[in-house]
Amino acid sequence: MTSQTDVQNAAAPGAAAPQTTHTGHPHYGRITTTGQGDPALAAGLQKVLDGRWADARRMTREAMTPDMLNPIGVTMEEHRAHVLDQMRRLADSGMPGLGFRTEDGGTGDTGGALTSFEMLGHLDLSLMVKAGVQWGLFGGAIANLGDAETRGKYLPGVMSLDLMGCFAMTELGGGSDVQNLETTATFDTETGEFVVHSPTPSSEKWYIGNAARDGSMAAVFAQLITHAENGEELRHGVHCLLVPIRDEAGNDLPGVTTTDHGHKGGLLGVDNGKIMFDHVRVPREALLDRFGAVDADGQYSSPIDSVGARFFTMLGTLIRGRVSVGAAAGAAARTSLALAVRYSLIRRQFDHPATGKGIPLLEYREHQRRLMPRVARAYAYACAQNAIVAELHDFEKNPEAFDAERRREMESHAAGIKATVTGFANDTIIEARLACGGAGYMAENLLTEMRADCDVFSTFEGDNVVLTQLVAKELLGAYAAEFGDMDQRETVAFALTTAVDVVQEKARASTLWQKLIDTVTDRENTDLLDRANQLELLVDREEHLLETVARRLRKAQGEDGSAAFKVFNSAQDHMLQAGRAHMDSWVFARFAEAVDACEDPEAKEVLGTLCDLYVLDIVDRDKGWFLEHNRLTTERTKAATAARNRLCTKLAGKARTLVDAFAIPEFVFDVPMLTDGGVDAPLETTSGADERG
Ligand SMILES: Cc1cc2nc3c(=O)[nH]c(=O)nc-3n(C[C@H](O)[C@H](O)[C@H](O)COP(=O)(O)OP(=O)(O)OC[C@H]3O[C@@H](n4cnc5c(N)ncnc54)[C@H](O)[C@@H]3O)c2cc1C
Repeated sequence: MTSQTDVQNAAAPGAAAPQTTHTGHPHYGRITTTGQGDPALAAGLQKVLDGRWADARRMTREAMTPDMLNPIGVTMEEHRAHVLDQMRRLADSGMPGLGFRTEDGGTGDTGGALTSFEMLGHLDLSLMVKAGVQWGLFGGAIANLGDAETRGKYLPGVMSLDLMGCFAMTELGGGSDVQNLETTATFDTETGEFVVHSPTPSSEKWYIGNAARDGSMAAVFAQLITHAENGEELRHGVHCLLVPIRDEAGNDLPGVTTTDHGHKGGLLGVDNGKIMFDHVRVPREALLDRFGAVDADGQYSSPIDSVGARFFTMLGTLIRGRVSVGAAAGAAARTSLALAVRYSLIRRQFDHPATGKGIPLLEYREHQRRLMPRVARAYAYACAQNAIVAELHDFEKNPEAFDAERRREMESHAAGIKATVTGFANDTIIEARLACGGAGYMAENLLTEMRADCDVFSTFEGDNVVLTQLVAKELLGAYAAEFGDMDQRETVAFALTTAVDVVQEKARASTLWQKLIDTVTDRENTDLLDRANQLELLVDREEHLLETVARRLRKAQGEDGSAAFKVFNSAQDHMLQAGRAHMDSWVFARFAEAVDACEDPEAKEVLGTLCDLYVLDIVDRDKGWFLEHNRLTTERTKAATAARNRLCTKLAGKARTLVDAFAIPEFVFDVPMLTDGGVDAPLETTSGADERG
């Protein structure tokens, strides 16, 4: 059995006897240093992270108060009441109006609204989600799918919270496959009403935010049905209708049955529930008819002929929720990293053999490897998130400037960044909690609640696997379109050139990767720190994956449904890999653009190092691919690991500054594990000196 002393000796051979003179908080042991940041450098870095909506961030930051933090240890009902109170505060502050068009009573600042929602992710994810359901999803459905009259009638109440509502899309029988949901909305020509109905137990709406308690109306997604003159049933696909569900006293309306989901794995401040409809009648005007209308005679019309195209166009207008979820998860991940980094600078374990003083956690190589690559990715994702927010903002301001291709790309990147960042956030929050040891497990230090709340971000607003597949499908669609336009002669010529190009590109990429790693390892030779080269390397991996998966899928062409599915299904892992590789390079490109635009030389240099670490981290995580595809030799992958380690140590010297630049309100760090200790020399001078010297 290994004793505590063995472990100490193993960690620090020849160590002096453990010092017992450190005093600290009885719960957290010997806390002796805080690690101070460099405010000027942090300000330079913050400017890059704050991005185009820096003003919205500043205003939200100033309005954020400690009582908006996730209340720890309260009952579910207390948390729900607390979140509703905070929502009222937000409504009074005018924040929701940012996201609605001026003609609907808002200020039309999509970017500002998304940025403000993102900031809530630093405080309480329940508040962010409830705000997102009310203003982003329920309000967003009315704003994007409703006509002027409907918008005028309902949106003021949505903004002020006089009308609280649900976004009722998911059913027990199907969450990801929304196109085949079962709820029906059948037009009754006799009365001029729609009959909304849940025909089977599996058609019950499940998991719906605001459904358990506060919602009095729901934007219900249902199969729209009309009848031809001869009585034939005509199905027009999924549409959205506004259906009142509760009276003023909070009771279910006739034909509506709501059920409270009660305790969930997290997000206890949000009242999720189920809704069942039993032939509930709503007037014809309840249909949000931007993409499909029914006239008084029961005639259906739509500007889009194909049911599938109509459905995806409609969903495309609702991507704001998806962008918000990714953004808030990114904010939560940054908070968790800031907590873990601060703790790692004050928490000491085992004594240094030379000084006899306790060693701060972040001095340990492994701790640096756990936290610093995630800090680098947090920077990259924040920049990429800013880019997608800007794209959506510009689109909503001027949709005509977006052709079909650019629009499809925006939708695909919104899906991809949601999957990427929520996956990252879940992984990072867990690592941050582990990096804080037992203290991380105490709810008072915020990480456990954050972990529980963030969990479902990988599932809702589109499951991450399904969304990544969507990214890959979009890439393959673009690839097929390029191929599809060619005649046979051109196809053969293209294939031959491609084959030559592939060989040349592969050789070039391999050389570039080798050089890149040499460069990062040997800092004398800096020419390969060129971002364009780094991007080329990431794109090479993406293109290789895409070309090879396309080749596999070509076999499915001309096959019937089940044979085609078999081919497609056997290549699914390959497709997902292509989707992830694309997001890696897309994120890198957005990060590199943000770094290029940075005017502060010192900040720019640090951001450059973060960029390098982002790239080397990809190599380290996907080593197998680089080896299997002859992009790197084993010697070089080992060198890449060594280079990554070196960058981790270099950046650990600035860790506090790097997380200070996240500009999270200071009250968030007023937690016992960070406040109940003494103060000693900051670590910043230790690891940092190593690199500067
Ligand atoms: C707390 C919470 C709040 C929610 N709020 C709302 C709300 O307000 N309104 C609303 O409409 N919905 C809401 N949802 C529903 C949410 O959007 C769905 O849960 C989500 O879309 C996933 O659907 P599902 O649960 O049916 O999972 P499924 O689609 O059944 O997925 C289950 C698993 O199968 C995998 N899978 C699915 N399809 C594929 C495939 N083609 N290939 C490979 N793997 C696949 C997924 O990766 C996942 O791991 C909420 C859910 C939760 C948990």
